[in-house]
Amino acid sequence: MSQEQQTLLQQKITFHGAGAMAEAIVRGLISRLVVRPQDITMLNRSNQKRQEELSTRYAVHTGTASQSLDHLASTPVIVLCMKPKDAAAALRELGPLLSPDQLIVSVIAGLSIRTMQSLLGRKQPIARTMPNTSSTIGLGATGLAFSTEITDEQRSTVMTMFEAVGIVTIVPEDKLEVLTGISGSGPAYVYYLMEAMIAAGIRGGLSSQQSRDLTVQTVLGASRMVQQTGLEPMKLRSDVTSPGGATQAALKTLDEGDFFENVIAAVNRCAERSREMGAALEGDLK
Ligand SMILES: NC(=O)C1=CN([C@@H]2O[C@H](COP(=O)(O)OP(=O)(O)OC[C@H]3O[C@@H](n4cnc5c(N)ncnc54)[C@H](OP(=O)(O)O)[C@@H]3O)[C@@H](O)[C@H]2O)C=CC1
Ligand SMILES: O=C(O)[C@@H]1CCC=N1
Repeated sequence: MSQEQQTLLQQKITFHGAGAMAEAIVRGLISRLVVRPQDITMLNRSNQKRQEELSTRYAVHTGTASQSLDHLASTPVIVLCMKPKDAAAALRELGPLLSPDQLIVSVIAGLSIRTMQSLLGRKQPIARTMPNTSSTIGLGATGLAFSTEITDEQRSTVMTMFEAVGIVTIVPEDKLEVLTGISGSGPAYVYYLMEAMIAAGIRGGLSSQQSRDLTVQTVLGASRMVQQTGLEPMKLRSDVTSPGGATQAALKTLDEGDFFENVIAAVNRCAERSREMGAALEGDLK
């Protein structure tokens, strides 16, 4: 979508947590002109250097969460962006401050809507999301589930926020863990593959720049081929693989390490780990 077609969300949005994921979303929202920098506040726990960095880089408001309780009590949208281990304390603190119409958007892996509402101590409208860091450049992939309390307007705010930074898909909440295994954590698997390809090129005698450029273009080209041709990855793979040729020999080596099943096992383990983190947070209720 072009920048001109983006909807400007004339709404104040507060990021509760100001790390990698919060920055990815903020950068995407600002560069795509969806939210004005002056309408964004980014709060963290204590890191002042980070606050200065973010306000210089994006011209957003920044602050320390514990010193911004009045702000948190009045902002219409709060995006929870802290690590799972920090979420229970933050939600407990937030609960008594909120009014019923404030929207909570969570990006926290594993943390269920039910646990969030229990920790808040109230049936707040909640959007549970699983974005990824490619939101930074507008190529994110976000999964969403909504609590029943959410209004049409709040739903549309969340959709506008995440559609501005990539594609969005709504799923039943219990599918967000497997979605984390594919698109939430997925960029890390692709980067790991790229690290290995670059290392192989360097070990084979290419310069590191050549190896990097070739790897980047190869991953970009392969992804675009799937997107633009509409063909299945299996068909495109077969087009590269001459019988008895070099690619087939390479793929055989990958299969000796059970590449296909290992990737599936990694996705499943990611989903399982997300559920474990969710269960630990549920355990915090006791
Ligand atoms: N990184 C990713 O690719 C993705 C991450 N996520 C989810 O995003 C969340 C954040 O991850 P990420 O951005 O990588 O984490 P980071 O460690 O980069 O950032 C965490 C932020 O939370 C802040 N924080 C901690 N406790 C509090 C608190 N009580 N009140 C306010 N702020 C607090 C930290 O502040 P300070 O530095 O001052 O301690 C820091 O700014 C996680 O829950 C993760 O599951 C979801 C999808 C993808
Ligand atoms: O590693 C994590 O737990 C988070 C979830 C998705 C990406 N990062």
